[in-house]
Amino acid sequence: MARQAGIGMVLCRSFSISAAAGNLCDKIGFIGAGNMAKAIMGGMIRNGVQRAHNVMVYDVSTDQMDACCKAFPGIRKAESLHNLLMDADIVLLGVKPQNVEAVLKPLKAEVEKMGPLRTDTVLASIIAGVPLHAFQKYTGMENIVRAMPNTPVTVEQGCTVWCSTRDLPKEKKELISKLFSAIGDEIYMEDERFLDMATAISGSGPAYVFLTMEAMIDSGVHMGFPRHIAERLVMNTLLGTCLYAIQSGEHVSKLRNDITSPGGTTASAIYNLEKGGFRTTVSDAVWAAYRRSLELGGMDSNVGPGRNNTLPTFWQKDMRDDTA
Ligand SMILES: O=C(O)[C@@H]1CCC=N1
Repeated sequence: MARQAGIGMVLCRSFSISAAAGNLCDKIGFIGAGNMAKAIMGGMIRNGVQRAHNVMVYDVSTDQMDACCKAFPGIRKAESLHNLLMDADIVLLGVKPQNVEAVLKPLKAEVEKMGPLRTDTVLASIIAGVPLHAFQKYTGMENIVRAMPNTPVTVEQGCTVWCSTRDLPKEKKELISKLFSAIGDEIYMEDERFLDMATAISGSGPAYVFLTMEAMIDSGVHMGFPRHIAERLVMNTLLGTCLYAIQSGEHVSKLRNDITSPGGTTASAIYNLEKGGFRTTVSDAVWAAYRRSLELGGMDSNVGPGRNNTLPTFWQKDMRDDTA
């Protein structure tokens, strides 16, 4: 029931956002002006969670910064990393994992030069794999948030899983929650270890769905459909199926069985998918993403089916949802 209530929130978002809206007041500084940063900025500004003039951006690429300022009139370009760190109450770190070193080093140098940042500044990272303690070590800051959004945040239908350092004040948690709820569903997990798992499911998940879409569209074209019709069929099928699953509240297996008539077309298709190892292929892919996220964070990643540790070592009874 809790699961359905949580999922239902995505659907009701557009209704609840306006009620929950209200300017954060705290100034937000974005380090990195890439797609995810722009998506978060856009959702926040459009939904009135933050006013453009309270948003600033810093990127090593002036072109990226200019594009951002053009897309969201009113936001400010930070003259330097130093200025952004001095001014922002929430610093959102949104660079690609491969650029993390290039950002953390100057950040560390700035902090060393300036002395510790204001103690109430929150550093919120959306970088895959990098753990909370790494940011604490680099910046000496206490208030750190680690979040994993996904690309549907661009259309305010994302799913952001996040955690924080233990002593992040309640009012800061509420601010962060408001920020992420402007771009879709947001789920706070107290235990950071769920972040690597979320990265494998919801963070990378849209790519698995896009690949499935490509395969279905190409099959439609192979059978003879014009591509634009095949795309329309596939996209509406995926969209409708998700909404149906959410709104019906039924277990997805039941909904699948409902379409699978004796001796019918769906049964033939399912037989072939299972013969091709569909479920274990998907499962192996998710485990591979999970291992990669652990690796990026410098953790033991020898986990998963057929590995030394078939389950993560931290997996304890208290983390299991036996009702699932
Ligand atoms: O693959 C990546 O680097 C990121 C992490 C989550 C989605 N994409």
